[in-house]
Amino acid sequence: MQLKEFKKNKLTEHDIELYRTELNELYKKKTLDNDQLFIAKTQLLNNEISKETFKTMKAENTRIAKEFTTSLKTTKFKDNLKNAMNVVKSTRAENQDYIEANEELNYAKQLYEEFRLIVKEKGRSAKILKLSDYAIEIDHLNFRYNAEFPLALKDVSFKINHGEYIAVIGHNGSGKSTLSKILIGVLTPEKGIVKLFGNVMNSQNIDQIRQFLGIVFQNPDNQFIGSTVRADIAFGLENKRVEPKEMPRIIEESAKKVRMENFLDNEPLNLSGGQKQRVAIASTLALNPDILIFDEATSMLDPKGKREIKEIMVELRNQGNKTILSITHDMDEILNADKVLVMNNGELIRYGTPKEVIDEEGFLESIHLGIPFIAQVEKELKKAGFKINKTNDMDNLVKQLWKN
Ligand SMILES: Nc1ncnc2c1ncn2[C@@H]1O[C@H](COP(=O)(O)OP(=O)(O)OP(=O)(O)O)[C@@H](O)[C@H]1O
Repeated sequence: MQLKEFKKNKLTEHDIELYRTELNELYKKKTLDNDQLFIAKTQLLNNEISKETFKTMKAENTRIAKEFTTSLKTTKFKDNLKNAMNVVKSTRAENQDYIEANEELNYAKQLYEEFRLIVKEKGRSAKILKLSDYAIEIDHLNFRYNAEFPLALKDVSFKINHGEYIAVIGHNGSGKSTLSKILIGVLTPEKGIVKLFGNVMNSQNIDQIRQFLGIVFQNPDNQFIGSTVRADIAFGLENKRVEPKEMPRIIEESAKKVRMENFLDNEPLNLSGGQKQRVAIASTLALNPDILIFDEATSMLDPKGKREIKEIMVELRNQGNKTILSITHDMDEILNADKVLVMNNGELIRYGTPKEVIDEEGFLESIHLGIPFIAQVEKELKKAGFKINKTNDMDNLVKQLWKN
């Protein structure tokens, strides 16, 4: 085969992505159908369904299983690799196509390796590929709850690099929760695009794309399912059909990240608010999402609980492999963030560093938000005649006061 012809017909990452989705879908269909057949078996024994119905269901189950096996056995990636090998063989070393042919061969090898991995996992942990370093991209987003209602989000656009910690602030009703609901695919925009790691969110890929996301809600009491902390963290893993033998390690590791490893056998309901919220974070971390959304996760906690959760968020941010989006009313929290996204009346009105947002004279007050406590202290000290250089760090402020 010639290089030109190969290039025209070769498989790409796109084919791998489609295959991954296809196998994942077939796997889900097969598992669901197995569950239904299992129930039907009991119904048959209790004479609740006829033999005929059961037979039809069994035939359908066999068909689905076959479809899955056929997909597993596809030879297209191997054939693609063979073709690439033939191209290299038919290209002479002195020919300038030789380098290109070898590049194609390497690419085809990579695709084949990826294919083997997908087959090994049987699509179970099929994960959509990361096509961009931006964890989140929102482009000209409009949303309204009802045709007669005004826009709850108006032409919102922003980009978040993977690994950044973003605080989302804004007065009540400014559109923060609406934005987070769109991000997790609960609401569909009227106009505009949402991309996670370069993948445009749509109704076909929503299940897969959600694997990038983990969310921690406001009320820790509404987030428990298990009777112990361990069972609670395990629940999400079971749902995701993680290998049972992998679970104890994952549970230990995620509990450690939130300093709850000594509470694994405790009953969640007897924990403090902050501890409960830490368990909720551990359950989310266990699923290893790339993006963590904290939806007013500290608002129902006492000061100690708030502090605990904010510390964990900073630690997660410093570990560097998670994007954190925190919707918050806690103006002190914004000092921990890399950037602050300010919403007002459904519009994104500022997107900058905490310093930029806080230092803009009168800005936060103009949208009925307070300035962080430390910034307020600085302001009052200046008014009282102290010479203070702007800092957002309490230790630094105290040092400066000693010098005054
Ligand atoms: N289910 C709904 N149906 C109709 N309108 C809604 C609904 N939820 C929110 N809204 C409206 O959409 C706008 C944005 O609300 P949203 O809840 O996103 O604000 P928010 O910034 O999260 O507020 P808060 O800080 O109070 O949680 C508001 O005008 C609100 O009244």
